[in-house]
Amino acid sequence: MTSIGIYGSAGRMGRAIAEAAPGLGARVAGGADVADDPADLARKADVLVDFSAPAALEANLAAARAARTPIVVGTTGLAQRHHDLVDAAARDIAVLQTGNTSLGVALLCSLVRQAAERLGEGWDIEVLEMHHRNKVDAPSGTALMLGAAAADGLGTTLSEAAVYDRSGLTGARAEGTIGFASMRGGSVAGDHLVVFAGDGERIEMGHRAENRTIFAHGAIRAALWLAGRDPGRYTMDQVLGL
Ligand SMILES: NC(=O)C1=CN([C@@H]2O[C@H](COP(=O)(O)OP(=O)(O)OC[C@H]3O[C@@H](n4cnc5c(N)ncnc54)[C@H](OP(=O)(O)O)[C@@H]3O)[C@@H](O)[C@H]2O)C=CC1
Ligand SMILES: O=C(O)C1=N[C@H](C(=O)O)C[C@H](O)C1
Repeated sequence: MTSIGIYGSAGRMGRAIAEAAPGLGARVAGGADVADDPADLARKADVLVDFSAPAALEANLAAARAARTPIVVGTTGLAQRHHDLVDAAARDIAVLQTGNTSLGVALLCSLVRQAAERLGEGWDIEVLEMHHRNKVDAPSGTALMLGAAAADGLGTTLSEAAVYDRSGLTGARAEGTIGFASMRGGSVAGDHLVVFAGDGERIEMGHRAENRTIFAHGAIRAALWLAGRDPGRYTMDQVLGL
């Protein structure tokens, strides 16, 4: 049975993954004694999942790399330097980084890319997201993935097109930009909506996570798929066969 080591095991996602693992044919590596030592956990596990915080990622990736243990990175709020660290680790081990492990969001990204490509000019794209009151990063990793998919469909990049803040005298909306809005409150597991606003009509494509189980199942599925793979950077689309 594949053993999964969880970075962030005491958190909301870590607990959800530990609860779901036995039902999906996996066991959780280590325990409270190894949870604080990334190197120890990396040596004990067949595959790792990281649902912790950006501040922990460098040490966790280094531990995974040293132990040659594949890792699923689900932590969000990543900066470019974290993506560079993921790329570097993928030279030595199998790494899958995603802001959302659900099947529904993987499919939504593909639909958003297609819609942006086919609609083209004249349709303004806005990404809205709402999460629980304890979420610490914004926009969500999923919103950024959806924005990147839309930018890709438009033939540009998110760093070129994104508008993250609007307040005061913003001026009119610039054509070709992709706007983001974040709401926080209550216990919302994760709602995302991509709006394509044209003249006289709007297309709205969205996803609502009703609980964390879908993320936990996706993370475990990704981990089981990743265990034993060659070094490289993999995607949820590959895991899900999309
Ligand atoms: N990709 C996906 O599908 C999903 C991704 N996420 C992302 O996963 C991450 C975790 O989410 P969630 O479980 O809700 O968060 P929690 O705050 O509930 O859990 C985070 C865990 O990471 C630990 N942690 C935080 N900072 C550090 C650090 N510097 N070093 C070591 N450990 C640390 C915490 O330990 P302690 O309590 O001791 O600080 C805690 O166990 C977030 O980035 C979130 O956005 C969430 C859901 C789905
Ligand atoms: O922090 C969360 O809870 C979630 N984080 C991920 C994100 O930032 O998109 C995935 C999901 O939406 C829940």
